[in-house]
Amino acid sequence: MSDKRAIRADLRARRAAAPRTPLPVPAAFRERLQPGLIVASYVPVGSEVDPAPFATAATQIGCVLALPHVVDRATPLRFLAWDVEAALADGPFGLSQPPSHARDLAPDIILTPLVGFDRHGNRIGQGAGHYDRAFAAYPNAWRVGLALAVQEVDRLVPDPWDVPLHAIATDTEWIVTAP
Ligand SMILES: Nc1nc2c(c(=O)[nH]1)N(C=O)[C@@H](CNc1ccc(C(=O)N[C@@H](CCC(=O)O)C(=O)O)cc1)CN2
Ligand SMILES: Nc1ncnc2c1ncn2[C@@H]1O[C@H](COP(=O)(O)OP(=O)(O)OP(=O)(O)O)[C@@H](O)[C@H]1O
Repeated sequence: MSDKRAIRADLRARRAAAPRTPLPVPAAFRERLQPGLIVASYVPVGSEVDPAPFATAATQIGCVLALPHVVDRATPLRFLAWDVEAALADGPFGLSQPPSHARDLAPDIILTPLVGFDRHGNRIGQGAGHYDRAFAAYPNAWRVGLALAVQEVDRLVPDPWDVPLHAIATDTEWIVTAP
């Protein structure tokens, strides 16, 4: 656990020091999109990769966008409808999120900001378990991590609750770890 914390600190520093490179949207991502699918995106904070090109590709096809909503570390996140006309509200951890009365949606695709990842689809996030629990709650969703290539590590040893990613998009590569 303290190991994971040290890796997390190192990876956050690596991400913050890296030049900002927009991520290309891979053809394999576009091919997965269908009208009506619910795609959970996120509003980036700090040096997180911007998922906007992926969210735009999704809305262009007619997908419905959702955003995560959290209240604290302990409470599971919800995915709420992102009404682009409505203002987002300030949340904990410096997050911008839909107001708590927005509609709950069950995502078909979950875009996840990564702190770190390996080629097996193991990932490190913020450490509160929000995405771990969301992946367990929506096991059929397609789990796509977004990161810069510099956030890759050789091997992350998964904890029992970790659910691996299906694919990872970086500034240089589209890494498929599961069908
Ligand atoms: N943009 C974004 N939205 C997200 C997440 C995320 O990682 N990024 N989440 C992912 O689970 C959920 C929110 N959960 C979070 C849990 C903990 C911290 C947190 O501890 N943040 C640190 C700052 C980390 C840093 O320096 O990068 C803090 O506030 O001290 C942030 C978000 C849902 N929404
Ligand atoms: N399905 C679950 N139900 C309840 N608690 C969980 C579940 N999955 C993970 N957790 C808890 O959440 C915490 C996750 O810590 P971990 O270091 O794995 O976070 P992480 O890899 O950064 O992932 P995340 O991005 O989801 O925060 C652990 O304390 C774990 O016990």
